[in-house]
Amino acid sequence: MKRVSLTQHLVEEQRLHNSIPAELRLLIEVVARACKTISHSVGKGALGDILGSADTENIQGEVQKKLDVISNEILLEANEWGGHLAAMASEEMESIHPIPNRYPMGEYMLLFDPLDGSSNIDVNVSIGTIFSVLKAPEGMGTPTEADFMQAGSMQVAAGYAVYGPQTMLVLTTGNGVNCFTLDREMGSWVLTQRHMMIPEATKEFAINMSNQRHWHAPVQRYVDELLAGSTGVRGKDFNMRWIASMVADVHRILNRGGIFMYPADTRDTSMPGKLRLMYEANPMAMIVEQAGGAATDGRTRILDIAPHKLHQRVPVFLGSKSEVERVSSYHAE
Ligand SMILES: O=P(O)(O)OC[C@H]1O[C@](O)(COP(=O)(O)O)[C@@H](O)[C@@H]1O
Ligand SMILES: [Mg+2]
Ligand SMILES: [Mg+2]
Repeated sequence: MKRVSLTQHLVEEQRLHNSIPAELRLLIEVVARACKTISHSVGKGALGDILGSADTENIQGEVQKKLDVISNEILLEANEWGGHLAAMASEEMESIHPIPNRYPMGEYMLLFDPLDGSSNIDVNVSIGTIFSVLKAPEGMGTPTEADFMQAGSMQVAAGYAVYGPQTMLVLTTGNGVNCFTLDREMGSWVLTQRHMMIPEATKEFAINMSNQRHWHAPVQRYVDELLAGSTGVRGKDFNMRWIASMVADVHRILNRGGIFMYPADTRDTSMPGKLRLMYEANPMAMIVEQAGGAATDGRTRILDIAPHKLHQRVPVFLGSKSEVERVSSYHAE
């Protein structure tokens, strides 16, 4: 097999689709390099003093793990110097991070969930990094949070790295989804899957069942029908998987189909769901749609949601199109 590196692939995509200017390519390469550094830290585990709590809280009131903080710093440092950026925003930081002393101002804005699946860090289960790239608005002055308030459909690139048995980078710039595997000996990203497409036929669903008693009626109905299997209206049995790292659950769905759900529930109406629109739902929705799947909040296409704040949360239903359409139709009834 001819080895195609990340850089070669991006240059080729620019030639074919004219969708990756050199500045965007460099930005993606810097993010990929930062993910490589995070992957090295993850691989060290206890030997690298990366496990356990940092004894601090992020803006969402969640206790930060050491690796949440380390990954955030790695991404900030790499992109402050390397990318063509005007500003960054992170799940782990209260407010945006404008790039200091940059003239002319960079033309992109980067958002990230530096470490996704934090509860899995200390138990050696797959975790990841999720990122999203927006264009800086024309004529932007000093970057503000308002500049980031763009719908997901405005993303020019989105991706995630998954730190599992293999480290992989899954990327879209709007012309399909491609997957790169980190060659740990050579330190390079090698293209290993072109044009990933989510299989339509599925018998798998992913949801945290421990929240069942709190769900709203449409989700209760949809999951009840899945659980009834061949004895119910679906006429076939379904299997369940829940890794509790969105990157790992989405990666499985990209490869073998299925639906991922993190619904809103009856507990706290000020907190619609757990996942964050800007750092988790939007980039994953772009990837899933580019792979032929669908992503909604139950009523609205995720990529059409107009954000009103940086750390906004949304319910998420994504994966194989017909399943997402079915659960969305139950919300409409
Ligand atoms: O622990 P729960 O409620 O099952 O939630 C799991 C979900 O939370 C997340 O870990 C949230 O991401 P963070 O680790 O970035 O906060 C998702 O990756 C995952 O799907
Ligand atoms: Mg996350
Ligand atoms: Mg996180």
